[in-house]
Amino acid sequence: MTRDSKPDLLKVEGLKAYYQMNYYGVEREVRAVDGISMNIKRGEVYGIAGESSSGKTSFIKVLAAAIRPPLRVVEGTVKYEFKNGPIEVTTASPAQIEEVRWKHLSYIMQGSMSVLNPVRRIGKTFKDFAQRPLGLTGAAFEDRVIKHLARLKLPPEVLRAYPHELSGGMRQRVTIGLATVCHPEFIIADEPTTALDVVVQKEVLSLIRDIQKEMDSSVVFVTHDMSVHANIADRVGIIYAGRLVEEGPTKQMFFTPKHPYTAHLVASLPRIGDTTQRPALEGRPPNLADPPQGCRFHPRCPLAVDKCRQEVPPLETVAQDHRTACWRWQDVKPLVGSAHPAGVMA
Ligand SMILES: Nc1ncnc2c1ncn2[C@@H]1O[C@H](COP(=O)(O)OP(=O)(O)OP(=O)(O)O)[C@@H](O)[C@H]1O
Repeated sequence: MTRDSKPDLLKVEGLKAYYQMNYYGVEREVRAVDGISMNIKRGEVYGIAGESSSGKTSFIKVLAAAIRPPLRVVEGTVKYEFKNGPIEVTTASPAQIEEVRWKHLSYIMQGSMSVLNPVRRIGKTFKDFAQRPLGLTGAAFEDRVIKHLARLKLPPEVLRAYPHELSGGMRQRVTIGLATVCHPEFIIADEPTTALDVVVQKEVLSLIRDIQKEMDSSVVFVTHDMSVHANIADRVGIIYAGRLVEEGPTKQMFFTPKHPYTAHLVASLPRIGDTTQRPALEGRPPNLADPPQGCRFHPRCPLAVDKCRQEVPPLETVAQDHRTACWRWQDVKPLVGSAHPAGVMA
């Protein structure tokens, strides 16, 4: 099946989610997600990249229906077409969310320790998460979990362990096990490989990929590490200052980026045998409580003209499945050394 012939599993339209706070009577609003629209197909792996504080985690928290104050959805919709029916997560009731949690929609949060209760054995946590959605009890449930753990190269003994008794890599595999044991249709992962050494990182990535393929699930994952995107994403989306500024098939994003910010991210990747100085991107991302007018990247952009300072560029299609929000996308060239980054096949 080509990408085109696959159905959309997720549709996000005009999503705005802000942190709304009140400090001693002073209102403050951080526009972490500020007008994002995108779709994800069944069976697709979509990677989200961007600098720290650009809104990646806030965005996927909304996708994962894990919205807690002060974060609030102020506009837009997030709709899934699950096998058991559609659900719009920004307006769904807690009971409706509970119904799809783990069985249809699972979320691997940042940092495995924060998901695993330190005073609960792993086996108990599996029961809490998965027993109800799987509808199994006793030996049948345990058998299912043990078989799943074996696929993740984890012995049955981990079920009796406390989180602190496991290595970081094992804990991360346990977290992936929890998120996949119910064979969800949609898996959301926030920095699934951060804080792991390179060998374990590769293992965890191929595990996620194998499980995704076997179940034909869709995966959305966040990482600032572009080489991870190069390795596992079908498509990559770049978030800058709360907005999706470019998205496209992974290879095109690396070889023919159409947004100057993407060109910089790609150029910062290490390349085998290349010792030339990387072109550094000057400045910092804007304060999301007071973002600049027009294109939010303009204060740092080498191509910026007056129009960029005044008007917000729309996300427009520039090639099949490739969209960019840049008034000057036709002038964007891959930066020196950005061809053939490590891990991307020509
Ligand atoms: N609980 C919170 N209360 C108020 N503001 C917050 C909160 N969490 C995040 N923010 C702000 O929202 C903006 C987006 O943050 P977010 O964590 O979504 O970015 P990110 O791209 O995931 O960053 P990182 O890569 O560092 O995790 C930032 O300006 C951040 O300071």
